[in-house]
Amino acid sequence: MTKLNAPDYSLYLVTSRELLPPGVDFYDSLRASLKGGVTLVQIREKHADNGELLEIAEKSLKICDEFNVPMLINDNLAVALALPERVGLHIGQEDFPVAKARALLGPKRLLGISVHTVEQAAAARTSGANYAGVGAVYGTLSKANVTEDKVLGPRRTAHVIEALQGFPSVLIGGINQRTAARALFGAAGPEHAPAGIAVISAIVARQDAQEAARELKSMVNAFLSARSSAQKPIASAFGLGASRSQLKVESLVSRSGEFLRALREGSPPLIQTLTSHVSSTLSANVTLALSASPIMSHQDAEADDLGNVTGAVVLNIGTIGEEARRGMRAVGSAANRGGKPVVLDPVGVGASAFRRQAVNEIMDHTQITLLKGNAAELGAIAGLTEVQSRGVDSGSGTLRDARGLVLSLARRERCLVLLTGKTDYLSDGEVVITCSNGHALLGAITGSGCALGVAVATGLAAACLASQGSEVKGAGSSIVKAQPDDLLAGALFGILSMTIASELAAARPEVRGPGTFIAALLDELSLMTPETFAQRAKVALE
Ligand SMILES: Nc1ncnc2c1ncn2[C@@H]1O[C@H](COP(=O)(O)OP(=O)(O)OP(=O)(O)O)[C@@H](O)[C@H]1O
Ligand SMILES: Cc1ncsc1CCO
Repeated sequence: MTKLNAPDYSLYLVTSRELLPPGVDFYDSLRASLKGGVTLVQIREKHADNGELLEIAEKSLKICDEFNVPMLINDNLAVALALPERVGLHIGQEDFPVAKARALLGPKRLLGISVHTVEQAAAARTSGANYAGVGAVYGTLSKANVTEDKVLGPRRTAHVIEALQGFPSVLIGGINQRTAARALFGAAGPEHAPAGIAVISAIVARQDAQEAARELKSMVNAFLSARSSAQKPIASAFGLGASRSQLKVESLVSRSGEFLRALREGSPPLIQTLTSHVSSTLSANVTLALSASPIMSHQDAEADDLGNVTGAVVLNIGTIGEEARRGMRAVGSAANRGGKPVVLDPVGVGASAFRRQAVNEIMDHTQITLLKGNAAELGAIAGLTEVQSRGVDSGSGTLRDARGLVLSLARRERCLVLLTGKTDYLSDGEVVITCSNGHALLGAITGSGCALGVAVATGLAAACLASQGSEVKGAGSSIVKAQPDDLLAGALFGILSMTIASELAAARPEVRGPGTFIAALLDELSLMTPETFAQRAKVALE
């Protein structure tokens, strides 16, 4: 029997008759959703008067009882009090004072409060409520009053969750099968995580409420088990423990060589790249030279189909327009749902407000696996003022604390971070790896950074393929299913491929400048071997 005031919050259904598909009965839909795995039900019927609400609640309670699932009433204390003590109440900030509600409800009933800010979170902890509904994580159709400024996005939601300090919370607002993974992983901090998701239309508006609930339940369960199987969570991107002290540069380099061998010998993973028209051809050719298969599509209409077969995704904002923006939304969500790595290349993000907005939007809807940029780009995302961005190709910025930047960004965004330049810095929020391979001619051609992003995505795809079938340890806050050290090795694969190939290409007698260099670079990439990695890598663990 579920404890009345400590229920299972993982999949919380909020009802709304208006959203039912034509011909679908309210109670049939409720029963189906409970069969699909709903663990908590809130009756929220804004257009019902007290009498009607009571009738709906009484009938619903019988169904919830069959599944031993607790039920709450939205906002209506009188109706809640008219029902048995096992029925709870959920109230908003503007509804009834929560302490008063608790006094009237008595100590036993489940009581929830909506929380939108860090200040409200702090107050909720001692208010007498049992849990907080935190949001709106995304914009929502079911609450017309949720304006853009009330949408928190997963990153601001994470601050609220942190302020709740372990007080139970469920995410609410625009959570559906597309957004649930990013919302959960994005809102989870190193210490505290949401206990579940609350959904309305993602279940109620579906003909197949049972299947809709089942899909969502499996996503929440995957998240919760990833959190609990992680070793003691610490303030790092992947929540790893002391095992990292054993990390060796040689083994990372040799592991990236194994990925190259696997790519050469196995079937090529599909790398879906949404990129600028400037760098598209070079990036596609780099993908081919590394024995992967490129597809340069940014159509949202095919995101789901491609998502089933892609090995990794690159989102590059180089010449982003409205179509690509829509495409990135769909492709990013599909990748998150499928556990596929996503590389974000925020080209020229410091150069305009438009680019900043595009990057924020992407990072709000998609959990990025690796964020790659030059000093100006990553400096802009981190909010540094010491590096200025004038265009899309400015790799020249120097940073006082490159190491600190990649570490803190990786922790903040819960992803790998790769800072490119003469020396490349790679971090997962816990360790920092530097690579000083490369040739200045890479800075003399356009799109070398973009192509590097694609090479890194290829390595991450290989890392995921290598982890298939084995138990993934310690990936407590990562959507992607690969060993965390393998993700570092996968990123390193991309860096070593491009930089070592550039050195070998520049040394070729026929190379006389940027034009001949591009051709030689592709040749050297296609000839690259694991042995060359081992011989030439200039990699250090900082
Ligand atoms: N002067 C240099 N010496 C050695 N390697 C370099 C140099 N400049 C760039 N690189 C290498 O080139 C690759 C691309 O990095 P860079 O910082 O130039 O990207 P970017 O500015 O995003 O490029 P683009 O905008 O043209 O795509 C990195 O792997 C980096 O190591
Ligand atoms: C030159 C250029 N303009 C937009 S994207 C791009 C390629 C460098 O990233």
